[in-house]
Amino acid sequence: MSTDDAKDPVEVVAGAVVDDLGRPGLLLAARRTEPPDLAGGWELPGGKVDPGESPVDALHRELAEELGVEVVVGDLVEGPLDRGRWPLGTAYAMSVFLAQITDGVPEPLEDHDELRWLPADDLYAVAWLPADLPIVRAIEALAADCRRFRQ
Ligand SMILES: Nc1nc2c([nH]c(=O)n2[C@H]2C[C@H](O)[C@@H](COP(=O)(O)OP(=O)(O)OP(=O)(O)O)O2)c(=O)[nH]1
Repeated sequence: MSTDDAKDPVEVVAGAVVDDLGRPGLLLAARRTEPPDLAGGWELPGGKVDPGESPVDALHRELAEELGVEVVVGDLVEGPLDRGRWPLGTAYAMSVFLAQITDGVPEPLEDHDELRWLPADDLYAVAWLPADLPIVRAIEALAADCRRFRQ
């Protein structure tokens, strides 16, 4: 076995950016421009966590760089890996947090060429990257729970 096989997955973080953390009705999706094999696929905005950076700090940095917004970070959308992360193939593991914009209007400044706010009843209107589909299902369940609790 080469040493590469035993490597820890690269740490990634993404935001499930919703209109209202207390009562999520809309989810922000972003269309990737790079690399060619992922371009055109829709994802949750975010990116790689820098060495020594916490996932939450990386999320604030990535959303500022990519979308030009400040956010308040909410609950972790729990995935099946350690620390509640989600697998992106075998090379990456991604933490996903709910988030709500507190400042700025999101624009596709970097890495994306289009953004869409998807209503809760139409979350699959875009071609999500394959690894994102189970995550979107978990976000859908979490958002439905939030709305139920608030009724
Ligand atoms: N950000 C993000 N990346 C995702 C998602 N789904 C998915 O498969 N990926 C993949 C694409 C990339 O291979 C990897 C994340 O890297 P990235 O390209 O977003 O990170 P970055 O902005 O720091 O990239 P870079 O400048 O270092 O290239 O995870 C997702 O929902 N959000």
